[in-house]
Amino acid sequence: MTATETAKATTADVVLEAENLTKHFPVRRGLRDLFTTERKAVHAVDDIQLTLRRGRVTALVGESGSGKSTVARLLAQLYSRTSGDIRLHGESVTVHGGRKFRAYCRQVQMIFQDPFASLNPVHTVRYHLTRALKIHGRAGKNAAELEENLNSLLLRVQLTPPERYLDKFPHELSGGQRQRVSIARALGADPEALLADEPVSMLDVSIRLGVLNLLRDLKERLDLAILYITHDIASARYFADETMVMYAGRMVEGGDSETVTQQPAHPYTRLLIESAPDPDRLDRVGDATGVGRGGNPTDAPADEAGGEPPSLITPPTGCRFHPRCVHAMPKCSTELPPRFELPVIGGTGDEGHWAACWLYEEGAAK
Ligand SMILES: Nc1ncnc2c1ncn2[C@@H]1O[C@H](COP(=O)(O)OP(=O)(O)OP(=O)(O)O)[C@@H](O)[C@H]1O
Repeated sequence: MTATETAKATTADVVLEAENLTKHFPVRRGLRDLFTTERKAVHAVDDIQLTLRRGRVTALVGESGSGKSTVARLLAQLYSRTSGDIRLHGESVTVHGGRKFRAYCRQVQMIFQDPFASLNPVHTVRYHLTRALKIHGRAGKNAAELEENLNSLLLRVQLTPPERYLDKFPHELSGGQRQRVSIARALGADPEALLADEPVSMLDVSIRLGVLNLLRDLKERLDLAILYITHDIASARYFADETMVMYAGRMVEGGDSETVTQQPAHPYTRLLIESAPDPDRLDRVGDATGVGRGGNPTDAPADEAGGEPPSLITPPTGCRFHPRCVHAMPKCSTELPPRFELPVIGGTGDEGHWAACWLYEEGAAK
């Protein structure tokens, strides 16, 4: 395949794109604000660029409050955006309501963190799935076809035999089974993209892998584009093809998961990884020479940045991580770093590796 053909194939695979996606939540004015005209807002998400491709899982990783769920809710059209663009198959989605909007809501489905909260406790599995099929016009022409469609949804999420689960209420199911029902309900719409917001974080550790494996199986069999939101970067390496890292509302690093998790470039990604032990990496992280990627001093493995995430009402200028960063330079507090492309050393994927960090500006720290 020529380079042009590869580029065309990749463009054809793009399902959902976000460009400069921004969400600021206005803060309610208090008594002290009566004498000022300044409008305060939580800068939850700023300038997010994201591409979801058919048959690929993209992980969005970051600590609590970094804006991951807001990105998912913006993509699911649950929040209106402050600015930026969302495109499905290259077409901008701008208005709420109407045929185009309904088609978007069918094609982009969300799976929430807590399957107990997202399923109605007074209704059975049959009710939840029938409703999803009916809303999306996929219930079939008669009762027999509906039954067949219900069974095939449950089979798809490996709840077998289906008749054992159809008339159960949510409280009669385990956490893993409930999450499978939520996934089946999302599949009832026959979507092209799934937005999975921490889909396993509320499940017992022993069943998390099963649900992630199910999502991976669906990605492969149904060619779904999946956004996997997590604070657990180790699971992103296992499950996602591509990993994007968010800090305080901005994306700071991205690339194929193997590269981002094994050769993290941004000091924040390094901090995240050092707080999540991974046996495969221990030999390198503990390396006393302090020389890693590219052999420069910025590669010291221990980024012992302390501190707390910043206030998103008055986020730090420049790089939002600079107050916590052990490598911060004067420029980091004044100028927002752009994405710097990085060489992929032994990476497995075709995603470029980049970091929004001044350490990777040509000539810096070398
Ligand atoms: N409806 C809202 N109104 C005001 N602020 C909000 C709202 N929703 C989220 N925020 C703020 O936006 C920021 C990002 O929140 P978000 O839930 O997207 O982060 P997150 O990375 O998903 O965190 P978590 O993993 O804890 O869910 C936080 O500071 C949060 O307080």
